[in-house]
Amino acid sequence: MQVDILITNIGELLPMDKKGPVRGKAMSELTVWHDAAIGIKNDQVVWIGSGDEAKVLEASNVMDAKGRLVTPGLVDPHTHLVFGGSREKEMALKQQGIPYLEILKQGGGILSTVRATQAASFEELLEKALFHLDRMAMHGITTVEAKSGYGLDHDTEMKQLRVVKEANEKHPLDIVSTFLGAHAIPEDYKNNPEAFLVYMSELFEPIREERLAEFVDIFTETGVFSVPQSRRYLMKAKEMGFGLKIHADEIDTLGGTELAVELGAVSGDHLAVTSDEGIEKLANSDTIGVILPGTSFYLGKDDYARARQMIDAGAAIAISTDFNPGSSVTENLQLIMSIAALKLRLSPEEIWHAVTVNAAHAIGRGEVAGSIAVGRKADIVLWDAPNYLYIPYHYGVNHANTVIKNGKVIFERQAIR
Ligand SMILES: N=CN[C@@H](CCC(=O)O)C(=O)O
Ligand SMILES: [Zn+2]
Repeated sequence: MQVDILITNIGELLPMDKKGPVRGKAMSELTVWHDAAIGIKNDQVVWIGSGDEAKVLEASNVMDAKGRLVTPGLVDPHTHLVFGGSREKEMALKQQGIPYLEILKQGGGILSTVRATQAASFEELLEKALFHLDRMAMHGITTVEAKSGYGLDHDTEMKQLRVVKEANEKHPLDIVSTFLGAHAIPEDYKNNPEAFLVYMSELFEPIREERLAEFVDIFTETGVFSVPQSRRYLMKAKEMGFGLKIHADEIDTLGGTELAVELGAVSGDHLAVTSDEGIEKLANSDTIGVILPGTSFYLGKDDYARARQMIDAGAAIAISTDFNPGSSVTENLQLIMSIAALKLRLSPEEIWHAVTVNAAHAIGRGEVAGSIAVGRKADIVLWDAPNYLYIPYHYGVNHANTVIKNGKVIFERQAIR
């Protein structure tokens, strides 16, 4: 058999090819193949076998994994990719102990990024998004979700979503788009969040027509949108055929997790302060808990999502960077894997499920991303790591050596000596 790329000498291969989402105890059962090889032709994986068996293959490009780890490309299921400006000045406010929601209430936080995003041109936003996508790719991410939500008016929300669409066409990474027009209440609607939600829901139709988003999301939080408001808004979105997501129970325990389950959302995200009842409901539902421990870390909070209890109760969990300019400023999902190990007490086996197969399911890509299998698109990372335990263990640096997206090498670590 003739292949374009043959990856040989793989010390550990994680195929992550169980039918997902993988929940509860099964998240700690990881399949690991030793001495494996992978054949890629065009954009697909066409062959997987042992190093010995691979001798029958003819390849134009042979990649020696040098006995190290090879996994599916990582999937980041929750990011705020497109935004104007940056908020480094807020760090000092946080150090003074001013809470995240207080900064927002005073017109800062999300609202300051809204002003910068409204002021930025389409090209500026696109250039910036492509830059961050490059960084994600360098860190081993091959599929990513991206939300709007820094427009809060019709034109800017549509501008953000069109930037996502264009970035998806221009960049090798696959981007899954979510409409988060209900991300904060702008000044003009300060005393009338209901009217703002009606205004935002007027975009459902044009978004659907232009195929600009698959999911609709809302920030269900104190001072933002209540549970009944979120329910009404999301039900409208569901009737129009959108999948649902909720920023739920991030700072105050409002019951967003329970709402996500009630509405059959594909995911409930954050869940830092979800109640016992919410955990129970999540565990008995098809909704995936997307946990963002980097956000708890970056906001300096003691509340980390009780992901341990969620998995023990039988839930399916994914983890994500929550990349955004305010509450989690990193494109490095490997770092988040370390935080998940240290602060959520997830095992490495659970973490690998959470950044591959489960993350793919959390954005409706369970059948195409997050696994290595014959017939699938070849989204593969060769790591500078001897085994899968090593990535969460050695924290804060980039371990990706070679990143392959749709059968093409899109990143290779450059040798400096
Ligand atoms: N919590 C709401 N939205 C984002 C943060 C956005 C921002 O601070 O700019 C989040 O998921 O953490
Ligand atoms: Zn978010």
